[in-house]
Amino acid sequence: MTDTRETCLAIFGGSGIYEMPGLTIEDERDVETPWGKPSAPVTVGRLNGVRVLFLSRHGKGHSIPPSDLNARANVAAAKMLGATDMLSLSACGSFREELAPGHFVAVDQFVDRTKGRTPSFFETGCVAHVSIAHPVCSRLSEEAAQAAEAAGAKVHRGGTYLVMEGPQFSTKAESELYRSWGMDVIGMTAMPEAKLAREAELPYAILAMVTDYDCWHEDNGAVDVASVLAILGQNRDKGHKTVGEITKMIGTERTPSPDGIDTCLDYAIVTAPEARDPKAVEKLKAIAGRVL
Ligand SMILES: CSC[C@H]1O[C@H](OP(=O)(O)O)[C@H](O)[C@@H]1O
Ligand SMILES: Nc1ncnc2[nH]cnc12
Repeated sequence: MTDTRETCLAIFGGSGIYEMPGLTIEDERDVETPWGKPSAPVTVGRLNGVRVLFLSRHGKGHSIPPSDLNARANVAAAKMLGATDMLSLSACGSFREELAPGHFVAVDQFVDRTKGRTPSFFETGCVAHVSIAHPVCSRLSEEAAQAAEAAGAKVHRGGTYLVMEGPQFSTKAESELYRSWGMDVIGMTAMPEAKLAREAELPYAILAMVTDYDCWHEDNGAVDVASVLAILGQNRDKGHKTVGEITKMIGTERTPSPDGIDTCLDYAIVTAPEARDPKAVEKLKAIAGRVL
């Protein structure tokens, strides 16, 4: 028996990606999750026949800074609305000459340097440890890379995204340090989002759209918001087209991620059933109902 269900692709639009043109909108859902409200109402619709959920990560008018994003509510809202997969479109700085502004990077690793964000749905009363050794879904990431190419973008496959706390950009010393560590790109939002997507058994991929060389590059000044938004303005269309292309590619009939992400909670919860706090379990049903 083949295990198929209908595809439902959640798109988290970051800086500069505040809407999804071409989407046949069916609903705007004001979702209340056990962790509060997501950044904005979620747009529910179809693109090329595929069910798509769109969330503007920073909310209406880009009013929520990275440190205040309620990533748990954002990911939970997607899960509660039936997402099967999740793709982030994010702006990022580059640590390599060849990852030039305007290029897209299909990131496959992260170094999490955020501070004070809540990184898990699981907490006292129901503890779980999922693996994030391979934090992105290999299939979705490759599909996203191919879709971005079809949309006309120059795409680099693989790369490590350093997630900083922000909201200030890095000092030159930090930028040099991250380069010496072999980091490829930098941003402020992919964590804990990617960790939470894994806990919700949602295959996650991210296309990081390079907007700047942070502040290490001799021939370029230090990054500022104006330059980020200018590059995003030139590449926004490619981001939008990428989503159209990926919906054509993935189609409506979905099989589970080849990486086992759809069932990663099978052996992750360590709290004995009799020791679980019923209140914690009740909340967790929103994202882990399959195993609770
Ligand atoms: C507006 S520049 C800094 C801002 O842009 C990126 O956001 P997102 O990942 O949502 O596109 C970066 O992480 C910062 O939050
Ligand atoms: N250089 C940079 N650092 C952090 N976040 C970014 N988003 C876009 N460019 C960035």
